[in-house]
Amino acid sequence: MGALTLTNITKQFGTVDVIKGVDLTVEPGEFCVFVGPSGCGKSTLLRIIAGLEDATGGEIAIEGRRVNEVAPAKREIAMVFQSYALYPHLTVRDNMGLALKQAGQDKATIAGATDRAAGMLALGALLDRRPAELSGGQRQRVAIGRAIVRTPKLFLFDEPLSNLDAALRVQTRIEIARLHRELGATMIYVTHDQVEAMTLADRIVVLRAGRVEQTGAPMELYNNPANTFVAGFIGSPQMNFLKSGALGLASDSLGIRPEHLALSRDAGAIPGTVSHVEKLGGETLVYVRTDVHGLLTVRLFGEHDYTVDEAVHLTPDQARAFHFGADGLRLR
Ligand SMILES: Nc1ncnc2c1ncn2[C@@H]1O[C@H](COP(=O)(O)OP(=O)(O)OP(=O)(O)O)[C@@H](O)[C@H]1O
Repeated sequence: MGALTLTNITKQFGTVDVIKGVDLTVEPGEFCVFVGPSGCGKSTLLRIIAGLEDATGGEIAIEGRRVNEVAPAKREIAMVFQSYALYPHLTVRDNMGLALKQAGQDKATIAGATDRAAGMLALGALLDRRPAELSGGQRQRVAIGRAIVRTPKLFLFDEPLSNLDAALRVQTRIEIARLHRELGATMIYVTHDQVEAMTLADRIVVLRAGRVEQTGAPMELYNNPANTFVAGFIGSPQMNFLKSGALGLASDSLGIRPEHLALSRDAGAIPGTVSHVEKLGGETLVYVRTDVHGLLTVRLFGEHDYTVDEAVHLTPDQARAFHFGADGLRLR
């Protein structure tokens, strides 16, 4: 029995089909990440699971029990939002304990659960502050703490790190991964951030226009994308797509990741001109304009001195390439 089972979920806003028949089972203890382009329905699906939005059709079951008609507060789900959603007039301690207080728990139980969550999130010294006296990262830790205190059956995260700066995002991401290990809880997480999806997920669900394109472990999707959409979506920078015909190959397009495209000043299969260079420290991205294949991205390790407008040659590593048919599906 899955922790969460979605069966043929559909959602219409007015006459617009936003979710077009989603089937998904999330296993107990699994960290499941929803990714997909803006507007594909990630947040809507999460809100349907939480009960903040009704599904137009289909069934939502938590631990085998249908919950379509169950109110959000009764679904034993905790949701963490991008905006933290803390009560400004309550202290950290009271924000974290509020759900238990509303559920009629006694003071000692509330204090025990709050202290335990505060300990896990290093919030012990901040318990008497109000949200306005906290940094963004601290506020998000309180929001996560409030979720933990409730010991829900399911944790839902809707882009929880997008308001944080780069360093805090990394730190909080690592904290969420650690919490998942320590709690062994089932978590569903929406993000548009590649790194979050790849590093946090046991399983990634790739959505496109209200449908599931592919699900799998992060490296499974990276190494075995089913189609050009998933191949282009998973991996950063994006996979290059070359015209197979121009390379004498039978498929429609050849997918090649930026690290599998060799760059040379002297010779190679595809001539081009350097259009832009990004030095990122440990690696260098070189963007090369070609007549036949358009703009291609090359990832080089270390620092390189290619310059804009320089003539270069590219050679794809055929052994690492993916072949796709005219319908976008992977050819095996
Ligand atoms: N309350 C609503 N009324 C009408 N349309 C809506 C409503 N909420 C969402 N939509 C539409 O449903 C589609 C899916 O929205 P949703 O927020 O789920 O996408 P998303 O994948 O989470 O996008 P993003 O990554 O930009 O947050 C979008 O086209 C959006 O405009």
